[in-house]
Amino acid sequence: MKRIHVMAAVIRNAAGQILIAKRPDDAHQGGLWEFPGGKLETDEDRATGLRRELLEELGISVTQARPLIDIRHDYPDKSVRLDVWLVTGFNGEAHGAEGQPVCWVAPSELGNYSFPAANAPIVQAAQLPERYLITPDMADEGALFAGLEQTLENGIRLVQLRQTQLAEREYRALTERVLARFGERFDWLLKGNEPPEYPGVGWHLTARQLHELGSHGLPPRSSTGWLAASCHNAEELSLAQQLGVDFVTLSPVLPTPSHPDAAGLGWEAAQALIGSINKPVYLLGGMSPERLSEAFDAGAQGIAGIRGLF
Ligand SMILES: Nc1nc2c([nH]c(=O)n2[C@H]2C[C@H](O)[C@@H](COP(=O)(O)OP(=O)(O)OP(=O)(O)O)O2)c(=O)[nH]1
Ligand SMILES: [Mg+2]
Repeated sequence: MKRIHVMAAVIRNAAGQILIAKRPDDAHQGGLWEFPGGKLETDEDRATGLRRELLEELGISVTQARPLIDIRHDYPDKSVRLDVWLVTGFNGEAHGAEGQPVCWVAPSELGNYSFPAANAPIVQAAQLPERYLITPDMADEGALFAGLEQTLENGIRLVQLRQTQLAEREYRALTERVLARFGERFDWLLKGNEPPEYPGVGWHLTARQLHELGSHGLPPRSSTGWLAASCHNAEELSLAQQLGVDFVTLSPVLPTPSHPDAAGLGWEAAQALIGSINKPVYLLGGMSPERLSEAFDAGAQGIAGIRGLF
């Protein structure tokens, strides 16, 4: 079946809300909510196709957009590539120019709407930020807390609590203190052999856990937090996708001080690997905020980092 290339938009307004529209009942995947957009025309470039669709469907002129996530999905009757961009600037008042209902919703409310099956990773990408901080190992807890206060001021919201120097018991004790002080202010992901039981706190799996769980499946999780995994190659990405994680890190993209002997995948290989799965991917290894636009061009959700973000 020939794959149809669809340009679609996660449109975010100044209040942080996202625009969704309802597909006509008689359309493919009719009656479900969607991110506005439509088929790319022959010989049309992606940005032009996106602009044309949003003008036709919503009456807005896009002034700022960049790639967000690129999905390939096979419906029984249709194969689509959903080439989704994040639109953060536009002129005009968005309205259903083809008579379709539209509404602005908070990212956390997207889960209350029914979307086509292909859209699950788009909803996750719309809810996830551009930067994912992994805490550096720090023996000095005061310095770790001061660093976290600083990263809050820098606008970072998603954090993995990693402290490889701590034994499991010490890590658990530190977790209690970190959550008591910062619990509400960040979206946390924890490491460990068991899924965290704190409400809303996520779990970040190592590549080794991915291989182990691959044959058993996930243990039951009581928490609704994010589920993520560390991946380094195509096999691990595909394991992560099969297990149903929400997002992954892919590393190392560039050589880093912490792994000076690892060559790094390089941008081209990273881009090809990102294209092989339907999940938001944070690039890790040698990343800093100056690399964000390269990461977006490679199809990534954004960057993850230890020293580069702390
Ligand atoms: N725009 C959009 N399409 C989606 C989403 N999710 C999803 O599976 N699709 C599928 C449904 C359709 O098969 C295809 C989009 O085609 P479309 O019907 O919007 O195409 P179009 O706007 O160009 O309209 P037309 O040519 O049919 O008049 O992609 C989504 O979130 N947004
Ligand atoms: Mg359309």
